[in-house]
Amino acid sequence: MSHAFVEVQKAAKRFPGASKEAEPLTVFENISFQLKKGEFVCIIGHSGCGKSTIMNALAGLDQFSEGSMVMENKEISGPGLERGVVFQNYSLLPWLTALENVRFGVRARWKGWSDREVTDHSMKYLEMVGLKEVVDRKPSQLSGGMRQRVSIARAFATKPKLLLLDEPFGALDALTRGVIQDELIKIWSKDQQTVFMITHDVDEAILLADRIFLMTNGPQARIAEAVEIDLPRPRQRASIVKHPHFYKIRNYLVDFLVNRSSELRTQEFDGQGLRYPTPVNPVQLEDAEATTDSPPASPATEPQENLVKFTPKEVRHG
Ligand SMILES: Nc1ncnc2c1ncn2[C@@H]1O[C@H](COP(=O)(O)OP(=O)(O)OP(=O)(O)O)[C@@H](O)[C@H]1O
Repeated sequence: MSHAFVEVQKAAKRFPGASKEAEPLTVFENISFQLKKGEFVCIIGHSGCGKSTIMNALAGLDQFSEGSMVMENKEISGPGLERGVVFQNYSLLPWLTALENVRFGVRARWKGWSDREVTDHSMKYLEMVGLKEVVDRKPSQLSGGMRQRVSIARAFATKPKLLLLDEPFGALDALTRGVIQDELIKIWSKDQQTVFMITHDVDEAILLADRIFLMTNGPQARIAEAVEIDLPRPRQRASIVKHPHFYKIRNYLVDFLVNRSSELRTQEFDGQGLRYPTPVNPVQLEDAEATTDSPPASPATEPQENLVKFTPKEVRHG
């Protein structure tokens, strides 16, 4: 029995080859990780490594070819109201207004609520994302940023225990993105739901996450490291870059994406045992490298909280 809120063990995804003779494609294999309750985890990796596949499996919309996946010790075997998903492309019902879109989710979640209760609750979340004035508009009458805010309001309003965000801000301009990131932080700080989010934006991940999972390039991708973001909360977009740890973390992440995500891909691992991502604290790592020789680390084979937060010394920083 796992103490983690979400536990994925030895997950693999394989697709048959394009022709009869072709080898099957192993997108990723032997992926294991845990999410703690209330944690905000981002996952970063190059296109095609399998991030959306992992997210869709957690949402119950897809299945791993191998491996297990449990939330609060119950197997995830299909979609459920305890898990909410926000995709990049909004996925709102076009014939309903913003308010009706949120009401739709809230009504499904709390079937015994009166109309008044459903509306009041939905309005509260629409107000939180700054859409009080436009709740009667249909999606086609809203900007892309507004539509995405409705999606976020809808997802949070149903208070899922696990919120899955697949590049929710990917299609937005930088300004709108910033505003919605702030709103997301505001709602998350209040409700403390567990969030698992895909992003390609390193700065966004540092702003939002407690930990960042780093995936190696596919095929046969894996989550190599879990980087701890120990910047104090609440975090502000404007001031976070001035924190002395910010660039140490950022450089570490960029170096992974530019160099190590492909270098590590070819690294062989012994056996098929349970292997969690290696916990890393880039700030401690850099400080330790500056003062002493740090011991070589091996990939994690037990839950993260039991491990020293270091990676091999030969890791280079950008
Ligand atoms: N039905 C399928 N048949 C064969 N290969 C597939 C199929 N569906 C997905 N793939 C492959 O699985 C891999 C993982 O796809 P996935 O969308 O999970 O990656 P991703 O990391 O989320 O990428 P991106 O960052 O571009 O969204 C890709 O290489 C993709 O081509």
